[in-house]
Amino acid sequence: MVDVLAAGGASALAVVALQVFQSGPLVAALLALVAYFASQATRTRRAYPPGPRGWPIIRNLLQIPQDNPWFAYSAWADTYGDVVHLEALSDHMVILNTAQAAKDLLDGRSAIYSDRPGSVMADLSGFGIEMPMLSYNDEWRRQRKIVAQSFNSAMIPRYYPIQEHEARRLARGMLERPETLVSQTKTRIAAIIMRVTYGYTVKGEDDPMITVPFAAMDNFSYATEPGVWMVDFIPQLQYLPRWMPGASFLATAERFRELEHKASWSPYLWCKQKVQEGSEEACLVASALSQFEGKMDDEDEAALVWAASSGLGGGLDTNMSTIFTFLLAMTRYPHVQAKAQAEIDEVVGTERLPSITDRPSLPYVRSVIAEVFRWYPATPLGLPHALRQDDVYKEHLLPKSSIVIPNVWRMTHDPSVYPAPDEFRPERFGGSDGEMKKATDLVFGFGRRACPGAQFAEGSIFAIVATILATCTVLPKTDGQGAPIIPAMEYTSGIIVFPKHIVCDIKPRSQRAQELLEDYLSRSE
Ligand code: HEM
Repeated sequence: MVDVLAAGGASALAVVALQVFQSGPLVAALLALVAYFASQATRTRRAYPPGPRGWPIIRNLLQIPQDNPWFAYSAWADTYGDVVHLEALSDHMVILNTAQAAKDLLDGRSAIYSDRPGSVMADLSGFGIEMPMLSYNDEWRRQRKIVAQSFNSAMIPRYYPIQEHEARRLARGMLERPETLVSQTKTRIAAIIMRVTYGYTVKGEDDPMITVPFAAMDNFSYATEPGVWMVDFIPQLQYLPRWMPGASFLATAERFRELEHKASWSPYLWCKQKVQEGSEEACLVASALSQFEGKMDDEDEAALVWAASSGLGGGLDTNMSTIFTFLLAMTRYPHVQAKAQAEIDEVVGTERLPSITDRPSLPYVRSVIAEVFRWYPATPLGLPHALRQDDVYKEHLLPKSSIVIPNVWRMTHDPSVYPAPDEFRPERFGGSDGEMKKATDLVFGFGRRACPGAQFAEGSIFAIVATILATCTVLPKTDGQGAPIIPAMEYTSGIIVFPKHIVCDIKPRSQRAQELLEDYLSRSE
């Protein structure tokens, strides 16, 4: 009997209730009640997926690691399997440790797995309206459509000249001032995104059109940091009067909101002005404005502003992280660098610079990039999804509102899929684009929330990687005795991660490569 109830017995009882309805409403009502309670029993009886044993009431709260949690989650994968369940107080968390589980649920059942967990502090600070944070609702659809239109396959080649131009400026800048490569990379990647989004040409590292969004992004990281804001645990605190001791977070949130507003509206209004003057460059905002043909209400305009600003939010740190991981790999694996450079010399020659259209003829460079994505994904736990309703997977109950975390780190370091996963070995893909795509797809996320800027990002990464390989040699720094200092494989923690030690020398590959860069830049600047 217990088995019958657990395996759909509740609905069997409901059918019986219907059948006897004619024989008397009272009997039918009683049976319906039994069916209801049986369905509740089914829900509680069906087990959650396995996971570490917690404490009463707080459950796993103290076991959820703060730093680099993907390592602990991956260790739990060995013990508990591909889907791990955790509970903190009354919140449920589900970790997906295999590509198959992520595909089955986040891709296959995306209609119910596409929400995002809320954050009260992020909402108060004005970040809740940004696309990556939005629930799976009409506002999200509206913003997503705007971004998707500008970054679909047909549009991508239009951005190649911008991506190549900035990649070449970056390579020259790194050769001239290798000690500032971090800030230069940030500026040049931001320059690509600002030009494609707003048609705006960044003036330099101090240009407020990028420094203000950078400051707003720092605020975003702080506002969304788990465990920092009491209001995220007790939402009622948001209604405290501002003068009350302990309510200073409200003033902080207001400061964040004002800066976020400025960061998002200033470049938009700049572009709108250009469109009104008829002097705009083709870009995301200009093309969206032309589609509205002057019939845009306030909601449409706000959606366009937030959709546009999500490009910098989504694209800056993720691209930077990927480029820094590439530089780290090149300092640690000089033979890989030499092999990729040899391929470029053979295919592109030494009389011109590589372009993104060379990508199909450079399979080893493509493998290097796929291996960078796999070796240290910029977002080792992707972005969390949230589950809209109770679901059952492999006989286990995944409860409504669970935070669902794809453990991308584990997926790209599963030794049964990627032997010796910590080694940087582009040869592991055997030159197969299908194998490379399997790894790359994982780092750009899942289902309806998968990164809308993926193809565009791949273009920027290819332009930068191929240009650096063609024109520079990335070397470890040396100590007083001339011995190489190999940077440790240490990364920051957080949603988007960076190598802790971005320490390398950048030397020109040849006199000719440097001349090519100078020739190109003197013609285009
Ligand atoms: C190497 C570069 C990049 C990586 C690794 C990356 C990765 C990701 C990941 C993992 C997600 C979450 C997917 C999910 O929820 O399952 C995401 C979302 C997003 N990305 Fe990217 N991204 C990159 C570049 C970009 C660029 C260049 C843009 C825009 C120009 C962009 C815009 C976005 C936006 C707007 C979202 C939120 C989508 C949504 O919530 O519906 N990303 N990205």
